[in-house]
Amino acid sequence: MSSNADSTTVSTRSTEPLLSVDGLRTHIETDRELIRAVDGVTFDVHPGETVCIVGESGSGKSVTCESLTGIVPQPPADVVDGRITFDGERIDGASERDLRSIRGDKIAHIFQNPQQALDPVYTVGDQIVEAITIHGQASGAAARERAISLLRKVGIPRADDRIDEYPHEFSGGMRQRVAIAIALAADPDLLIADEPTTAVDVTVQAKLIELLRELTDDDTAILLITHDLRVVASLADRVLVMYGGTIVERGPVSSLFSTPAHPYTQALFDSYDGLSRRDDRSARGDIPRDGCRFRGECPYAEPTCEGGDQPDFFGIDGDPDHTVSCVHYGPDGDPTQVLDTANEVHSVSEVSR
Ligand SMILES: Nc1ncnc2c1ncn2[C@@H]1O[C@H](COP(=O)(O)OP(=O)(O)OP(=O)(O)O)[C@@H](O)[C@H]1O
Ligand code: NI
Repeated sequence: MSSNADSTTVSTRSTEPLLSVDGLRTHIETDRELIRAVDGVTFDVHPGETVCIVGESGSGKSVTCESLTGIVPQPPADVVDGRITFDGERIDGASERDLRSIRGDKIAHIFQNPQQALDPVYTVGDQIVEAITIHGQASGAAARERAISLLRKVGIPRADDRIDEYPHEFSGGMRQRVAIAIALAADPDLLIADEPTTAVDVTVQAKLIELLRELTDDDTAILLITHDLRVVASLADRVLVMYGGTIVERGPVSSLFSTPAHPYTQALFDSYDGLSRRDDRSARGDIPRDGCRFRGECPYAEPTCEGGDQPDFFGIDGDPDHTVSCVHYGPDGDPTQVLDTANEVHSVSEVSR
């Protein structure tokens, strides 16, 4: 009976996550200390969805994403814990061989610096064709045709000529478009983009964001790291806010921008001045390793914020998908004060202008 119900509920199946991350922990061993770069991170990405990760520099955004497909350099990093399920299969602990076949095939990465994806000694066409061929999408003339159409799709003018040029013949913004074309060559289910617009100038940034926006209309799910809240406002379906290796708040973009509930999210949004700047953590001292990581900087910190695991996630009124890891929202807390502040924080309409 119950199995029958399961197999007939199409809506249940379509909301099955594409990527499911549960309790991810990645440590980094340096000469001086053991950094808990990712310290118990849990989130899902659904098919076709765009999820943005925001948070100050060093909060663990990149290490989180790089831990998923094993591209985080190990050592010094060590993925010590966590269950990662992709497309119904566990991929944590997968062999390097399996992970390599997942990367670029089902999960593609785009980096801040397109050089990471491009080989200077091959034409861009050769590189896109190779990506297409490896993943068995097409071969020979058909692969070349598909490469040209991918270059057009990412907005490279005169694609049928430029396909035979080398990476150095392209500008920075165009190189990033080529890197995106390579990432798309395998028709991945998930695109992980780590600050893909940071290394290019502002006008090019806007165009790349426009391109990403077009891609968000496709079936491809996107996990996007960005410091730019305007990008979040225009692209995200859901947002994850990270602080000190933990997610402190998560929710649909509209709810999270209208009611930034966690005191850290409030501080992050409030200090946002329209620039995708990086704040300097070193000026503000160490982050606690237990309890609420933000308590040292939090105007509402109480003794209950200390010790143990990070606070549980509590729902924000009116939206069950919007949750916050903060004791003030728990059964023994009083969120009134914090929520009052939420109303005074820059709204998304301000930042997205
Ligand atoms: N190779 C490494 N060696 C030593 N420490 C590292 C290394 N990579 C990351 N870390 C540390 O791990 C923590 C998380 O880094 P991560 O790169 O994930 O931050 P981030 O949120 O992506 O920051 P940014 O916004 O600056 O990209 C930081 O304290 C960082 O210094
Ligand atoms: Ni990063």
